[in-house]
Amino acid sequence: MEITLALIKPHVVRNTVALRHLLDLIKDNFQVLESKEVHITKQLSEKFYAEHKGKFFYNRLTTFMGSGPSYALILQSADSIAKWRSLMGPTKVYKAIYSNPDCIRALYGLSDTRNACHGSDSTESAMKEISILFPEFNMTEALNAEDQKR
Ligand SMILES: Nc1ncnc2c1ncn2[C@@H]1O[C@H](COP(=O)(O)OP(=O)(O)OP(=O)(O)O)[C@@H](O)[C@H]1O
Repeated sequence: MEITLALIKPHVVRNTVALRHLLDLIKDNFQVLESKEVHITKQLSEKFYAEHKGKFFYNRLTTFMGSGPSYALILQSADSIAKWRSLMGPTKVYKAIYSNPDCIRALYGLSDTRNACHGSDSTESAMKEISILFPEFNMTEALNAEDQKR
């Protein structure tokens, strides 16, 4: 089993029908260990997206993320990182619509920045991102609980 961080971006959280659809999809595919609405302030967003500092879209991205509440989830399943990224589809929305019209970004993405959702791209990123958005989450305890089930 693997843990990942999923984030539903502000314009989708404002769309209650879309949000309900995504939460149902998530529950069908993952065990949800934690979830909460979280306002990713510009300051928090600069920490979360630190690796993109200096890129042309950085200011646009951090401002957009601060525009309203997001919805963050810690998900667990076999291959959760690849599975959630596959459900999201390509980062770029035009590519998502063209190559994978049923994916989340094709359905709810508005632009390359407002691309509906985020997912960790590795275990290291998941640990880092979870510690930023869920500082109270006890990763060691979650992993030990998983070990004991084996
Ligand atoms: N060319 C771009 N133009 C505008 N925004 C972009 C562009 N590339 C990335 N972004 C924004 O920055 C975020 C992080 O970019 P990254 O390259 O890490 O994408 P990703 O790993 O596919 O997506 P995510 O990290 O959100 O899962 C993207 O989700 C998107 O909102």
